[in-house]
Amino acid sequence: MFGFLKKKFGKTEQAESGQPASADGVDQDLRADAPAAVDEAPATESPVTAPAATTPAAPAAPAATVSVPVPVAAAQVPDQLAAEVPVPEVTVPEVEQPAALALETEAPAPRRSWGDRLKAGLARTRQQLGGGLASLFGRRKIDEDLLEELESTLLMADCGVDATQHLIDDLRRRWKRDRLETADQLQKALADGLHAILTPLEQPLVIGTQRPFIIMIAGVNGAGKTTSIGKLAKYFQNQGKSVLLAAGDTFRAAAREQLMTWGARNNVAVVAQDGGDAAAVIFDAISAARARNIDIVLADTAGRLPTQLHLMEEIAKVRRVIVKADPSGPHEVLLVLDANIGQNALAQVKAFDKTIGVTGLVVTKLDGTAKGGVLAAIARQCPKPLRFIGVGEGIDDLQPFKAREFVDALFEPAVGSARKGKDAGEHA
Ligand SMILES: Nc1nc2c(ncn2[C@@H]2O[C@H](COP(=O)(O)OP(=O)(O)OP(=O)(O)O)[C@@H](O)[C@H]2O)c(=O)[nH]1
Repeated sequence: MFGFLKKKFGKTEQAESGQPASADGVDQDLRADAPAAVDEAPATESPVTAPAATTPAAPAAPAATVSVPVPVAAAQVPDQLAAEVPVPEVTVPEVEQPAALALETEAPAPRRSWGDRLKAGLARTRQQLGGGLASLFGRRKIDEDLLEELESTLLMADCGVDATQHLIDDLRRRWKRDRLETADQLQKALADGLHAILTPLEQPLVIGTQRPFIIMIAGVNGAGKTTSIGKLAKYFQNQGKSVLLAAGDTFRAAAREQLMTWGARNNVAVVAQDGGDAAAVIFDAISAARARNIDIVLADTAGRLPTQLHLMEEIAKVRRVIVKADPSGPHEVLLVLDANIGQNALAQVKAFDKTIGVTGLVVTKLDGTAKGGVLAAIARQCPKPLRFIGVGEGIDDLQPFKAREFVDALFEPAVGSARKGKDAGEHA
């Protein structure tokens, strides 16, 4: 009945593209086994730097650099991946806190709860969805025409054809079965239907007993991988875990710097390598984490499009090298998705899953997008545990996904307020 809209929103769009470059690394007093190099991109001879982060609250101390030569053993990687990696010189510079960062830590803004940040972040999707609902409900009794218009509203919020059809069918059933009459009743029924779709995605990431627990992070360019790693470092530290970051985005020099800034901000070590390859850096990081008894390694990778086959092959090799470094790893493969890409997320999940075996999702930038409905499309068409959602650039703006909390934030105040304090958990 909505052929036009279905055609329009059932199609996936084409995403943007990625770009290449380099990286650098850390580790101080530890012995790193030789990093594995991906065959077509042998490791370059370059120093490995280990930033010792200044404590956020500490006043800027004069920068000090300690150089410690570190012997590196032969690479323990598969033949086709192995390459002689030169013995790196490990330097331990103190990272000066960037001015903007220092300012932030000196005068922290008053903190809002996660629930409030989530509500604020989802404002545009809520507007898209709720605005449509309000105008429909404001002028009609419930009938088939209203359901049709509601269908358009859901498609506009990027729920996708499949989830929209499912929601509308469910709503029609409830309407007749429960003899719904008012707008509030219909909206609550819609919220319940959405909650039912999203609940299976609510599978929090549990850090297992493996040490280090290796989390590989992938996604297209600009999805929010590096930023999410920074936020996750803080999140895990708050749980009492020690964290080490691996600057596996060796294509973009700025990405390494960005990760080192996050490392400094969280006071965690970053393993990076100037001009090396991703597999080598991450292999090093795992060795370093093992030597230091670190709980979690967060491994960044360069952004890439599923259509860039050579880069997809490269990330598959990164994964294989992780397995060589630790046959039980990676213990989590997180795909980071920018909510703004809407339906294109489905194609990304499928392509990355095929290449590296995605075990969890992070959906970022739910603030500022009207396409938050994409979570429903993911749930229906390529369900993967949605570990975290991001609703801002702040360090605390990434939290575990909770379906009820999300739905309530979307439908506030009509539905959520009734449940407030009941089953909507507060994180922060
Ligand atoms: N508003 C908002 N911005 C975000 C969020 N997460 C990340 N960003 C911003 O998105 C931009 C890109 O983030 P990055 O972390 O650099 O993305 P990336 O995936 O590492 O990018 P590449 O290294 O190019 O692949 C940055 O400006 C981040 O601050 C979020 O949840 N909300």
